[in-house]
Amino acid sequence: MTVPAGAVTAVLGANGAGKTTLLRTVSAVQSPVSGSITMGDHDLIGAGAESMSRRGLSHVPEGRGVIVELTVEENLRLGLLGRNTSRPRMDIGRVWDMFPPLAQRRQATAHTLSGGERQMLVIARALLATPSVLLLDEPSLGLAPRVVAQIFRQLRDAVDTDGLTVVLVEQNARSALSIAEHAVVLSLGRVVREGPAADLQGDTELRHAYLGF
Ligand SMILES: Nc1ncnc2c1ncn2[C@@H]1O[C@H](COP(=O)(O)OP(=O)(O)OP(=O)(O)O)[C@@H](O)[C@H]1O
Repeated sequence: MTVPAGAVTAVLGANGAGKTTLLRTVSAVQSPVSGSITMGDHDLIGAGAESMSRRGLSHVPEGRGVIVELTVEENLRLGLLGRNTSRPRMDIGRVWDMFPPLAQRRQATAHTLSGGERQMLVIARALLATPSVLLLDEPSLGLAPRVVAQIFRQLRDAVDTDGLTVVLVEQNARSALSIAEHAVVLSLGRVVREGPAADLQGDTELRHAYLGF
Protein backbone atom coordinates (compact mmCIF):
# COMPACT_ATOMS: atom_id res chain seq x y z
CA MET A 1 0.00 0.00 0.00
CA THR A 2 1.04 3.60 -0.57
CA VAL A 3 0.41 6.48 1.82
CA PRO A 4 0.24 9.86 0.04
CA ALA A 5 2.04 12.69 1.87
CA GLY A 6 0.03 15.56 3.34
CA ALA A 7 -3.22 13.59 3.30
CA VAL A 8 -5.31 11.24 5.45
CA THR A 9 -5.18 7.55 4.56
CA ALA A 10 -7.87 5.43 6.21
CA VAL A 11 -6.96 1.81 6.96
CA LEU A 12 -10.18 -0.15 7.27
CA GLY A 13 -11.23 -3.73 7.87
CA ALA A 14 -13.06 -6.01 10.28
CA ASN A 15 -11.82 -7.17 13.69
CA GLY A 16 -8.61 -9.11 13.25
CA ALA A 17 -7.98 -7.92 9.67
CA GLY A 18 -4.43 -6.88 10.61
CA LYS A 19 -4.79 -3.10 11.05
CA THR A 20 -2.98 -2.83 14.38
CA THR A 21 -0.28 -5.22 13.19
CA LEU A 22 0.30 -3.01 10.16
CA LEU A 23 0.85 0.12 12.31
CA ARG A 24 3.04 -1.76 14.79
CA THR A 25 5.18 -3.04 11.94
CA VAL A 26 5.57 0.40 10.34
CA SER A 27 6.63 1.93 13.67
CA ALA A 28 9.10 -0.92 14.39
CA VAL A 29 7.26 -2.27 17.44
CA GLN A 30 6.97 -5.55 15.54
CA SER A 31 9.24 -7.03 12.84
CA PRO A 32 7.86 -8.00 9.44
CA VAL A 33 8.31 -11.55 8.18
CA SER A 34 8.93 -10.24 4.66
CA GLY A 35 8.33 -7.23 2.44
CA SER A 36 9.60 -3.67 2.56
CA ILE A 37 8.58 -0.40 4.22
CA THR A 38 9.96 2.88 2.94
CA MET A 39 9.43 6.53 3.87
CA GLY A 40 10.56 8.73 1.02
CA ASP A 41 13.89 7.19 0.03
CA HIS A 42 14.55 5.63 3.44
CA ASP A 43 14.18 1.97 4.21
CA LEU A 44 12.42 1.73 7.59
CA ILE A 45 12.95 -1.96 8.28
CA GLY A 46 15.46 -2.46 11.06
CA ALA A 47 15.68 1.30 11.65
CA GLY A 48 14.52 1.06 15.31
CA ALA A 49 11.96 3.13 17.23
CA GLU A 50 14.30 6.04 18.01
CA SER A 51 15.19 6.48 14.38
CA MET A 52 11.46 6.52 13.55
CA SER A 53 10.86 9.54 15.76
CA ARG A 54 13.92 11.28 14.28
CA ARG A 55 12.38 10.78 10.86
CA GLY A 56 9.18 12.39 12.14
CA LEU A 57 7.05 9.29 12.50
CA SER A 58 4.76 9.17 15.54
CA HIS A 59 2.48 6.30 16.60
CA VAL A 60 -0.55 6.73 18.88
CA PRO A 61 -1.54 3.18 19.86
CA GLU A 62 -5.05 2.02 20.62
CA GLY A 63 -6.12 2.39 24.25
CA ARG A 64 -5.01 5.94 24.95
CA GLY A 65 -1.71 6.02 26.93
CA VAL A 66 -1.97 9.23 28.96
CA ILE A 67 0.08 9.33 32.16
CA VAL A 68 -2.74 9.40 34.67
CA GLU A 69 -0.73 10.78 37.60
CA LEU A 70 0.24 13.93 35.66
CA THR A 71 -1.91 16.93 34.84
CA VAL A 72 -3.18 17.65 31.33
CA GLU A 73 -0.53 20.32 30.85
CA GLU A 74 2.27 18.08 32.16
CA ASN A 75 1.23 15.34 29.74
CA LEU A 76 1.38 17.87 26.91
CA ARG A 77 4.85 19.06 27.95
CA LEU A 78 6.08 15.50 27.43
CA GLY A 79 5.14 15.91 23.77
CA LEU A 80 7.46 18.92 23.55
CA LEU A 81 10.43 16.77 24.63
CA GLY A 82 10.47 14.78 21.41
CA ARG A 83 9.90 17.85 19.31
CA ASN A 84 11.18 18.17 15.79
CA THR A 85 12.17 21.85 15.84
CA SER A 86 12.17 22.23 12.08
CA ARG A 87 8.35 22.19 12.17
CA PRO A 88 7.56 24.72 14.91
CA ARG A 89 3.92 25.56 14.15
CA MET A 90 2.40 23.58 16.98
CA ASP A 91 2.48 24.84 20.55
CA ILE A 92 0.47 24.38 23.74
CA GLY A 93 -1.54 27.56 23.05
CA ARG A 94 -2.75 26.02 19.81
CA VAL A 95 -3.75 22.82 21.65
CA TRP A 96 -6.06 24.90 23.88
CA ASP A 97 -7.67 26.37 20.74
CA MET A 98 -7.99 22.97 19.07
CA PHE A 99 -9.43 21.16 22.08
CA PRO A 100 -11.34 23.55 24.40
CA PRO A 101 -12.24 20.71 26.84
CA LEU A 102 -8.50 20.30 27.53
CA ALA A 103 -8.05 24.04 28.04
CA GLN A 104 -10.76 23.99 30.70
CA ARG A 105 -9.04 21.13 32.51
CA ARG A 106 -5.39 22.01 32.02
CA GLN A 107 -4.51 21.65 35.72
CA ALA A 108 -6.66 18.54 36.24
CA THR A 109 -4.95 15.19 36.84
CA ALA A 110 -5.35 13.04 33.74
CA HIS A 111 -7.07 10.20 35.63
CA THR A 112 -10.11 12.48 36.05
CA LEU A 113 -10.56 12.92 32.26
CA SER A 114 -13.30 11.29 30.21
CA GLY A 115 -12.39 8.82 27.44
CA GLY A 116 -12.84 11.52 24.81
CA GLU A 117 -10.66 13.99 26.69
CA ARG A 118 -7.94 11.36 27.07
CA GLN A 119 -8.04 10.68 23.35
CA MET A 120 -7.76 14.42 22.64
CA LEU A 121 -4.81 14.56 25.04
CA VAL A 122 -2.82 11.76 23.40
CA ILE A 123 -3.43 13.18 19.92
CA ALA A 124 -2.46 16.68 21.07
CA ARG A 125 0.66 15.32 22.76
CA ALA A 126 1.64 13.53 19.54
CA LEU A 127 1.01 16.71 17.48
CA LEU A 128 3.23 18.75 19.82
CA ALA A 129 6.17 16.58 18.80
CA THR A 130 5.43 17.97 15.29
CA PRO A 131 5.61 14.65 13.44
CA SER A 132 5.51 14.52 9.66
CA VAL A 133 3.63 11.21 9.76
CA LEU A 134 1.08 10.36 12.45
CA LEU A 135 -0.10 6.75 12.82
CA LEU A 136 -3.37 6.63 14.77
CA ASP A 137 -4.93 3.39 15.98
CA GLU A 138 -8.71 3.50 16.50
CA PRO A 139 -9.01 7.02 17.95
CA SER A 140 -12.82 6.74 17.90
CA LEU A 141 -12.98 3.59 20.05
CA GLY A 142 -15.68 3.92 22.71
CA LEU A 143 -16.32 7.61 22.08
CA ALA A 144 -19.59 9.45 21.45
CA PRO A 145 -20.13 10.44 17.77
CA ARG A 146 -19.99 14.14 18.69
CA VAL A 147 -16.54 13.72 20.28
CA VAL A 148 -15.31 11.65 17.32
CA ALA A 149 -16.46 14.39 14.95
CA GLN A 150 -14.60 17.02 17.00
CA ILE A 151 -11.35 15.00 17.03
CA PHE A 152 -11.55 14.20 13.32
CA ARG A 153 -12.20 17.87 12.48
CA GLN A 154 -9.03 18.88 14.30
CA LEU A 155 -7.01 16.15 12.63
CA ARG A 156 -8.27 17.28 9.25
CA ASP A 157 -7.25 20.83 10.15
CA ALA A 158 -3.71 19.72 11.13
CA VAL A 159 -3.39 18.00 7.76
CA ASP A 160 -4.68 21.02 5.83
CA THR A 161 -2.69 23.61 7.80
CA ASP A 162 0.59 21.81 8.52
CA GLY A 163 0.83 19.28 5.70
CA LEU A 164 0.74 16.43 8.21
CA THR A 165 0.42 12.88 6.83
CA VAL A 166 -2.06 10.73 8.78
CA VAL A 167 -2.57 6.97 8.68
CA LEU A 168 -5.89 6.43 10.42
CA VAL A 169 -6.79 2.89 11.46
CA GLU A 170 -10.53 2.69 12.08
CA GLN A 171 -13.37 0.24 12.46
CA ASN A 172 -15.68 3.21 12.12
CA ALA A 173 -15.32 3.17 8.32
CA ARG A 174 -17.98 5.76 7.58
CA SER A 175 -16.38 8.45 9.78
CA ALA A 176 -12.85 7.62 8.63
CA LEU A 177 -13.78 7.82 4.94
CA SER A 178 -15.45 11.16 5.54
CA ILE A 179 -12.09 12.80 6.39
CA ALA A 180 -9.74 10.67 4.25
CA GLU A 181 -8.44 11.27 0.71
CA HIS A 182 -7.08 7.76 0.35
CA ALA A 183 -8.18 4.42 1.79
CA VAL A 184 -7.00 0.85 2.15
CA VAL A 185 -9.14 -2.14 3.09
CA LEU A 186 -7.46 -5.09 4.82
CA SER A 187 -8.77 -8.60 5.18
CA LEU A 188 -6.86 -11.50 6.75
CA GLY A 189 -3.64 -9.49 6.75
CA ARG A 190 -3.81 -8.53 3.06
CA VAL A 191 -4.80 -5.44 1.11
CA VAL A 192 -8.06 -6.24 -0.70
CA ARG A 193 -8.72 -2.71 -2.00
CA GLU A 194 -6.87 0.58 -2.18
CA GLY A 195 -7.88 3.85 -3.82
CA PRO A 196 -9.46 7.28 -3.40
CA ALA A 197 -11.69 7.37 -0.31
CA ALA A 198 -14.61 8.66 -2.40
CA ASP A 199 -14.45 5.58 -4.67
CA LEU A 200 -14.58 3.20 -1.71
CA GLN A 201 -17.41 5.18 -0.14
CA GLY A 202 -19.41 4.86 -3.36
CA ASP A 203 -18.86 1.10 -3.71
CA THR A 204 -21.92 -0.51 -2.11
CA GLU A 205 -20.69 -4.07 -2.60
CA LEU A 206 -17.35 -3.35 -0.91
CA ARG A 207 -19.07 -1.50 1.91
CA HIS A 208 -21.38 -4.43 2.60
CA ALA A 209 -18.64 -7.06 2.29
CA TYR A 210 -15.90 -5.39 4.35
CA LEU A 211 -16.93 -2.12 5.92
CA GLY A 212 -20.24 -2.88 7.62
CA PHE A 213 -22.27 0.09 6.37
N1 LIG B 1 -0.03 -9.67 7.42
C1 LIG B 1 -0.23 -10.60 8.37
N2 LIG B 1 0.27 -11.81 8.25
C2 LIG B 1 0.07 -12.75 9.22
N3 LIG B 1 -0.64 -12.54 10.34
C3 LIG B 1 -1.17 -11.34 10.52
C4 LIG B 1 -1.01 -10.29 9.54
N4 LIG B 1 -1.66 -9.20 9.98
C5 LIG B 1 -2.21 -9.55 11.17
N5 LIG B 1 -1.92 -10.83 11.49
C6 LIG B 1 -2.39 -11.53 12.70
O1 LIG B 1 -3.80 -11.42 12.75
C7 LIG B 1 -4.27 -11.17 14.08
C8 LIG B 1 -5.14 -9.92 14.13
O2 LIG B 1 -4.35 -8.80 13.76
P1 LIG B 1 -4.62 -7.33 14.34
O3 LIG B 1 -4.80 -7.33 15.82
O4 LIG B 1 -3.56 -6.49 13.75
O5 LIG B 1 -6.01 -6.98 13.66
P2 LIG B 1 -6.90 -5.65 13.78
O6 LIG B 1 -7.46 -5.42 12.43
O7 LIG B 1 -6.12 -4.56 14.37
O8 LIG B 1 -8.01 -6.13 14.76
P3 LIG B 1 -8.84 -5.26 15.86
O9 LIG B 1 -9.69 -4.35 15.07
O10 LIG B 1 -9.60 -6.33 16.57
O11 LIG B 1 -7.84 -4.56 16.73
C9 LIG B 1 -3.02 -11.07 14.94
O12 LIG B 1 -2.85 -12.33 15.60
C10 LIG B 1 -1.90 -10.82 13.95
O13 LIG B 1 -0.68 -11.36 14.43
